[in-house]
Amino acid sequence: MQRVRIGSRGSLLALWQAEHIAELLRGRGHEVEIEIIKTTGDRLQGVTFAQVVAIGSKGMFTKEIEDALAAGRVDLAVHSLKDLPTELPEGFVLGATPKRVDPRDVFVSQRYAGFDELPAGAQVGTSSLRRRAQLRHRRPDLEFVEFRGNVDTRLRKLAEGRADAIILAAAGLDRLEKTEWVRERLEPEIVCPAAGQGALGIEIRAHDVRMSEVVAFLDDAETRFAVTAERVALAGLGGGCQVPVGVHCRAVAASGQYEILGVVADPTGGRLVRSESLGSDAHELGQELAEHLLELGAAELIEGIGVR
Ligand SMILES: NCc1[nH]cc(CCC(=O)O)c1CC(=O)O
Repeated sequence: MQRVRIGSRGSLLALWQAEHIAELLRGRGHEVEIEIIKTTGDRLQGVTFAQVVAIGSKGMFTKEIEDALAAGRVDLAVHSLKDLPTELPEGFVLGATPKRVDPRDVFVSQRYAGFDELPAGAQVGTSSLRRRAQLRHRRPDLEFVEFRGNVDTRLRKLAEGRADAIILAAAGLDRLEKTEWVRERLEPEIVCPAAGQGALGIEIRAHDVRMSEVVAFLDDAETRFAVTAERVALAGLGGGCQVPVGVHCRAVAASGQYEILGVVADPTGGRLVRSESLGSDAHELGQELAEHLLELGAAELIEGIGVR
């Protein structure tokens, strides 16, 4: 039995995730407490994308939590993996990647039954360049409006009629049981998800043998493979969470192999490049995908938006 202090952001989703991991640890006999830590990203919930770019977004949901880890105020941090930079700062490692839930994005609307049902000119709320770029490419006749804030805020804005539909990660809505207006789950071929979407990352201090043993049972090998390949690909493209890059890796049933899909798109709805690879080594697969996308001109698309 160990005493484990978990550091978490204070959003409903972050607390749900921290509580979920806490329960699994308690099930193993550990004594667990959750400490809420406010991050730069939480303070910036109301600001625009341009302001976030100006401030610099890398690690904005993680820095303060890592400070608490380093200082020994908490023993582990539970993150949405897609919010965690592809390279952790010196001194921290991913102690476990628990089994991923639905990695897809979903179409949420009170009025329309699916994305393709939206009439020309309909307003889609999303501030994700990745979602906007891919959907605009499919439907250049729609309007995309900035929609920031955590899951609850965005659902409230939708209810207030500030958009006809919004796109969110399935994982967040499923976890919080807010699926009432989920009309359609968009396959990765329609909107390629963010690297790590739907997965959690359990971050610990690099040399903390005690915690590494405590969290080992949480690791899921298939998830570890897929998210490693996705994060290697994203790093190879020079991206963080604010670039129009989708990467999704999944096991090919009963083959021991994994397939990876990557999409880089211009948020103004212009060019889109897409590539797929098959392999059995996560690092090689991620690197190969990034190289293919770069050969297809991904770098110009990423640079074109002024974020790295
Ligand atoms: N960027 C915010 C964020 N970080 C993790 C999730 C959802 C959970 C997940 O994808 O694992 C969300 C909300 C969203 O994108 O809809």
